[in-house]
Amino acid sequence: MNQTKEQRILNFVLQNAVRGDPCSVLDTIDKYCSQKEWAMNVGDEKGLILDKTVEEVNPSVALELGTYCGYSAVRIARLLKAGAYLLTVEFNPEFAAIAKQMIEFAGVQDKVKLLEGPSEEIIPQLKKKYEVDTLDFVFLDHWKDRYTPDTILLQECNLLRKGSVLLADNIIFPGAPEFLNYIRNNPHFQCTNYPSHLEYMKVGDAMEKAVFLG
Ligand SMILES: O=C(NC/C=C/[C@H]1O[C@@H](n2cnc3c(NCCO)ncnc32)[C@H](O)[C@@H]1O)c1cc(-c2ccc(F)cc2)cc(O)c1O
Ligand SMILES: [Mg+2]
Repeated sequence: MNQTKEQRILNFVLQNAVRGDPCSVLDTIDKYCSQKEWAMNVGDEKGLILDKTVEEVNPSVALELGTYCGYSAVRIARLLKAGAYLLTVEFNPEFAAIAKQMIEFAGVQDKVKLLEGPSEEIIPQLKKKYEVDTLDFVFLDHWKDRYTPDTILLQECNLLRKGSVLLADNIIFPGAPEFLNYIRNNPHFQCTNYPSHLEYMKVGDAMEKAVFLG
């Protein structure tokens, strides 16, 4: 049975990256996806915007929606302080299995909890089942038409506190127009746009940061 692209990416990492070295895992994925097969990782350029936001927020509890191969989970987890952790949600079992191996190879498994299932089911369980009080940081990178419903759900579940930071990928390409309209016209959020480029391409893209005002 021939391999999937995601399996090829993982194998390339297992064979070429340094076990326990998150930066080498990220560089190896970026090398593969820019030279051999494009894939929808946040990538190195937008990854720097993600890094700066995570460093600025310095979250104790972070949430990611849409793990895919685990690139941004590794990217975020490598920056977390002692005792801090990332919850990452992925509903495709094949991608979850790839991401689990990627996260373990990078050596950040103690900082990452990979939750398998759809975000709309997982989010309402975060407080009781996963003992979350509130989220300091949320990275949105799953289906673009789910950014708004899940942002509303996070608020309904009282998972955001004054100062919680949301960062959304792909504001321009593929685009999340409905989310942009929602979040920029919502008085409870203070928004900032970060122009960049689509991962591994010269096409324009952007990230949007939204700080919850309470
Ligand atoms: O579509 C993009 N991302 C989607 C990510 C999906 C991942 O997240 C998982 N997922 C989705 N919804 C949910 C969910 N909940 C919602 C459903 O219940 N709950 C849990 N997991 C979920 C999927 O299983 C995948 O693992 C994208 C495209 C381009 C792109 C650019 C240019 C092109 F030409 C083509 C593509 C660039 C990007 O950076 C992109 O992020
Ligand atoms: Mg993306």
